[in-house]
Amino acid sequence: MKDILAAIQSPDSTSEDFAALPLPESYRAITVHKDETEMFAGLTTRDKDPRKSIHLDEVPLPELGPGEALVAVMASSVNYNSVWTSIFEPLSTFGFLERYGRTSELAKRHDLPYHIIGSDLAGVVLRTGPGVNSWKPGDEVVAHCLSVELESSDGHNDTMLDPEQRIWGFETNFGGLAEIALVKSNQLMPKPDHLSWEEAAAPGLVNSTAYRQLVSRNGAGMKQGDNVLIWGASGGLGSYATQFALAGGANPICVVSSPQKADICRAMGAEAIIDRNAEGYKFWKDENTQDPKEWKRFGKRIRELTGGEDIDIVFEHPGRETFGASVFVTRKGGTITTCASTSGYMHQYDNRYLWMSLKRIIGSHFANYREAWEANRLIAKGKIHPTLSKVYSLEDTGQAAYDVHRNLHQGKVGVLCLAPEEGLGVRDQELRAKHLDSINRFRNI
Ligand SMILES: C/C=C/C(=O)SCCNC(=O)CCNC(=O)[C@H](O)C(C)(C)COP(=O)(O)OP(=O)(O)OC[C@H]1O[C@@H](n2cnc3c(N)ncnc32)[C@H](O)[C@@H]1OP(=O)(O)O
Ligand SMILES: NC(=O)C1=CN([C@@H]2O[C@H](COP(=O)(O)OP(=O)(O)OC[C@H]3O[C@@H](n4cnc5c(N)ncnc54)[C@H](OP(=O)(O)O)[C@@H]3O)[C@@H](O)[C@H]2O)C=CC1
Repeated sequence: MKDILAAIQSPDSTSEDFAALPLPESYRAITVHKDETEMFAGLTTRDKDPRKSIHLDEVPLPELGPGEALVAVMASSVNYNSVWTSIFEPLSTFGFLERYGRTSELAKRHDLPYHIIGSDLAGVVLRTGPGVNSWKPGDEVVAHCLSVELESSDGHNDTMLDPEQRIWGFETNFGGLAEIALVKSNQLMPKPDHLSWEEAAAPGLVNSTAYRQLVSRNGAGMKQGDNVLIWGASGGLGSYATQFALAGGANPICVVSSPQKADICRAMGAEAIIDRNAEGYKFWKDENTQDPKEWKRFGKRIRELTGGEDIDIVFEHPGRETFGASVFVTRKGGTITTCASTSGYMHQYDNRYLWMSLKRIIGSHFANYREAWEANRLIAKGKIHPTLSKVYSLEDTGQAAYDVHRNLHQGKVGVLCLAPEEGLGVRDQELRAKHLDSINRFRNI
């Protein structure tokens, strides 16, 4: 591993040098263990502690198959799906690995008693399998997390619709929170030159998801002037949705839960901000009953901020706690686009407000190959910026996941894998200098 790192850090290394490097038999990886899936039985979601279930293990290097690449991971980031995996909710992800393992001889590799998690990476290609021509050892890359087989026509227009669609590092093994990762070569994209490894590893999953959910015609198809209500506007998804709204000439109405988060949104350029904590919205009277008066109070506040207008698009992900309010505050003919249910997946809303006002609910999940590429291109061009706040070592990934689970973080939380320190890997200082303030906006707050 030392030789791999030395090659990555040497400006003189050639592709041939990387191809000639011997691969290690094993590497360090963040895992959860199959024999621990019941360890949190009986605890509330909040009390399930990722620090207890997340391990740093030495694991064997997987065999490289056709169309695949082994990547030396310099940095990765924590996504909420790794939180779900680590608390074994809503399901243990070992069921996904077993199911995948049944699909082919090669896929059997994924069905192991440990799950190497993580759905983002920035690093360097070490080896490519048969049939890979566009990437070679030594290429500096990021990887998106869409794993598809594309053997069915269902996914040929929109790769997210493939029946064998999986999220790498969540529904597959050999994820990015490790020193080496195994990906399909179609997941690879050029690493943005002006970013460090940990900055480049931060946007991938959430930026692509926000792009499809908000911008793409497969999602809400946002246009100039739209009023976009963004829940968790300084969080993982929200910090990119806010940037897309601003860059696309829309009007973000940012919901956050502290003055500090409100300041971050203001610094991004948003003007309409609601601190849900300070304003004390209680959309539920008790566990089974919502309070439409609170939906109205929320809608009134939005009208104050927009000069009397209602919401064209709601960027939804908190789920059960907010969904009734989201449907209510959307204008006639407007769209609620949802990709998650952090606070509970059994939603309740008053359907009269949906059908009588011709609103639409759109389900959105990650991004297809093309959307992921387009989202990465915007990062590479400096149009959208990483929202990296804090960076942890691989050893401290459990704490990083705990922070995200407990909503103690801002934007994205990074993890150094092979990178010995922060700030390495920048190849275009000129572009970086142009955007330095934006790149650092979320750092150390
Ligand atoms: C990029 C990052 C993303 C995120 O962070 S997302 C957040 C994290 N992700 C999650 O929380 C989602 C985790 N996944 C799940 O909870 C589950 O994964 C799903 C609920 C999405 C699906 O559940 P499942 O059990 O995997 O699949 P089924 O489709 O509910 O059940 C399979 C059985 O149900 C049958 N079935 C499916 N559709 C129908 C139908 N329309 N009519 C009749 N049967 C149906 C199938 O055939 C099969 O059957 P047979 O068990 O016998 O093989
Ligand atoms: N389907 C897909 O492709 C994807 C789904 N996801 C899912 O989306 C969800 C959010 O992910 P991500 O943005 O990375 O997570 P983060 O935790 O980084 O951000 C979410 C933000 O939502 C806000 N929030 C959380 N709970 C509530 C609540 N009950 N009511 C209102 N606001 C709330 C918080 O902001 P504040 O406290 O400031 O209001 C929080 O910071 C997760 O469940 C994740 O699994 C994520 C990416 C892709």
